[in-house]
Amino acid sequence: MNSQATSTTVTVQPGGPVSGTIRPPGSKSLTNRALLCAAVSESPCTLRGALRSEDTAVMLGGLQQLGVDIESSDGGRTLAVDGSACRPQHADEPAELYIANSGTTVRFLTAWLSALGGDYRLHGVPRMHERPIGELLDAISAVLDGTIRAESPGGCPPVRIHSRGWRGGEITVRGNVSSQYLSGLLMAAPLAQTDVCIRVEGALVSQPYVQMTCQVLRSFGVPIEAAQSLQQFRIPAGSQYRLSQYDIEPDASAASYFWAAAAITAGRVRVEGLTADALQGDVGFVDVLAQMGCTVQDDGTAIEVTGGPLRGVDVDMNAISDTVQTLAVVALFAEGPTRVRGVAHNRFKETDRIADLACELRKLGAVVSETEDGLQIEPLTAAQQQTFAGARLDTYHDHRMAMSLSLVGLRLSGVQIQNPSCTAKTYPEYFADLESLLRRPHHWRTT
Ligand SMILES: O=C(O)C1=C[C@@H](OP(=O)(O)O)[C@@H](O)[C@H](O)C1
Ligand SMILES: C=C(OP(=O)(O)O)C(=O)O
Repeated sequence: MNSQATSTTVTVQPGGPVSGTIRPPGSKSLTNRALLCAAVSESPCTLRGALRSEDTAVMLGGLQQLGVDIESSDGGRTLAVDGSACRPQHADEPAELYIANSGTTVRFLTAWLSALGGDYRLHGVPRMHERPIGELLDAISAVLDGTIRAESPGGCPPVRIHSRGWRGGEITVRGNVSSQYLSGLLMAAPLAQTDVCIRVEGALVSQPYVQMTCQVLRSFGVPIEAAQSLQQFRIPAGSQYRLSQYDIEPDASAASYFWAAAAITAGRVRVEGLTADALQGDVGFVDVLAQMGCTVQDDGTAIEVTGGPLRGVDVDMNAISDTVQTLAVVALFAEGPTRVRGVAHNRFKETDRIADLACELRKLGAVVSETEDGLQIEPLTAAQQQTFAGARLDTYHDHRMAMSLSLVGLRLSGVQIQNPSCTAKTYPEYFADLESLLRRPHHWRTT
């Protein structure tokens, strides 16, 4: 499904402090890693708490095209994966895999399919064909028995793979644009004929996601060796994936919207199933809220955020870049400016999440300055908030733009969010869940 075509807007209306408890759906990142690992597990593996969304549907659909049997129950939250019939696809015409705008799916599947062997072409929506993947293809070429190339200018998908598998050996990869290249290589490496050693050249962004990859691999029994610096890895030849059940945490990036709702309304929101021990680095978003003046309580089963007077912060969000848009909305209602640094890689996501974010914040009246690797946001003054006359905000087919910007409506009347259904990428039920937390209807409008 392409969630880009719709003519609906949604408006969330202010209504005082937001208080309640919520459990967001399963983590996108864990679901897509676990699906891939389960597909090559020696015996069937059941995933519990999985996410059902566009990004996971394209991963799941790709695996099914290879013959992986996936039975879904409990509304898609339980997935019984049996990869025993999974076969490399060799034919005159390559197997066409549609990956929408899912970065995890295209980067993980590119590495994994090239290691499995076969003939494939991975293509997505127009924005996907502008998102870089060339450095991953260069890295794979070092161990590939076959050819791999990008079809769009600048080394972007579609990706064409013609492979007889990976020989194994030494791989060097760059990690300053996306950590997903490295995660993809790590998950593919057990399929190689000999040991695989991976070295990261230069800086590595989004490091918690690489730690997550290592933890998922270890849960599946793969004896990966990782240097503490996350610059060197070794995956021994003959490593087997083996696990019968894997439980997926709720999505921490999705949770950020509910914690932010508490922060900006002086409310209290408890997100169940996430604690500081979560595999997802984005739980660290609550530490930023604490720095801004919120009270954060972690009781070992949930994290609760209580909002209070907010102050601006200066923060490096390299490790938790998916929560930059959430923070930007909180910053509008703080005392003093907020500076976000270290997120140049946000320009390569569903949209340019620095320039386009700044553009939408300015439509609200905020003074925003953009830097190469982040932005500075001046909060809205009391006078600006009192005289606010409404705004119609674009979402750029970016689920996080829709989810974060909708929260402005909890404080200001008349904020229309265009194309809200783009949340389907990772959270189709977002507005319904927000509504249940608010215990009042938001307004849907067809324009
Ligand atoms: O590995 C993952 O699951 C992800 C890594 C991050 O991407 P980058 O490494 O490109 O920053 C993040 O933004 C994305 O939503 C999920
Ligand atoms: C950047 C994101 O996704 P991906 O890179 O997996 O498309 C995201 O979910 O915010």
